[in-house]
Amino acid sequence: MLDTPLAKVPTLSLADQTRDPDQFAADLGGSFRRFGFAIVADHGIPQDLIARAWSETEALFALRDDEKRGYFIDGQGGARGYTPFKTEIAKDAKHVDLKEFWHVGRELPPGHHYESEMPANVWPTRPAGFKETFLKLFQAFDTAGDKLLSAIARHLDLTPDWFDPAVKDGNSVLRLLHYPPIPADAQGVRAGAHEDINLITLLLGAEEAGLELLDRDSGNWLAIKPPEGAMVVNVGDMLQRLTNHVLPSTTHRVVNPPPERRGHSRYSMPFFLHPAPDFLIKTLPQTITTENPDRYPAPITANGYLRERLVEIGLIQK
Ligand SMILES: O=C(O)CCC(=O)C(=O)O
Ligand SMILES: [Fe+2]
Repeated sequence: MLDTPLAKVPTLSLADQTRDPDQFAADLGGSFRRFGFAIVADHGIPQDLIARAWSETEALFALRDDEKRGYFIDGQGGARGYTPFKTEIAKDAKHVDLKEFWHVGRELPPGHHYESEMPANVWPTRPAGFKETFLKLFQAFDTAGDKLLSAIARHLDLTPDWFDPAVKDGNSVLRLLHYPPIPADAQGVRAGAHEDINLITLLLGAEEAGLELLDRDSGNWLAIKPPEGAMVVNVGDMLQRLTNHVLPSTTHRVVNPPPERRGHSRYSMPFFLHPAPDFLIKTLPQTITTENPDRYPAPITANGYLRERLVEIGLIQK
């Protein structure tokens, strides 16, 4: 039997959206339906801002362990600030993930009605400029996310601004990830197989190998190799649920490097785009057919759903 070549996630250009929004929506939707993933170049986040963010991320994780642990907030499920190495575990996994991370959330004005679900940010005293850089980057991800959501809305025959009220003051989280060098006797992997909880994820940094998706057609793990500076975008469980699995949330993982790269850290920055906490995830009627009946007759709020999932991955207790 002939070996079929491995499928490849296509690279799209977000700059094409301005020229032909319907074509861009069709391409993004096609890639999502096939893989649950897309690679997006020309995403509009300034390269100098990204370069600053990488160098401050490295400086942050290079701080002494006790200093970093000073930014760990007990009982908050890692929602903001620092989460130490070997804390998070993928659902049903045997070993904890070989990673540490930092979470930046949305800044809300004092007294905002989402304050109880969206805790205030924590800022490290070093490296200098960290707060300014990451507030800017959060905003830039928000803008790129809005453009991608308008393409998704078009693809689903919704008005292009359909997601605007759903994500206004949304509970998105920017995660700075550090996967330290891997000792030869390491147990477990950098990030165990999982699906993301949110609507969509926008990820920078996957040029350093390791990210793989589980291809639903072939059952193979496919390595994702974006061109320099491009973004990896994937569908999360909330969008999968909203679209009755028309847009699938695809299992992915970060595997350990080959021996010659074991001594190197890997850094990445996923932006988990969430709706507002009280957004009701209710199956879109146009995704319900006789062949694909409503899988979720009972709607759930975004916040209710998030809390269920954080318990499963060991970040909060019931
Ligand atoms: O680091 C990566 O490339 C992916 C990270 C990821 O999948 C996650 O944090 O949910
Ligand atoms: Fe993920």
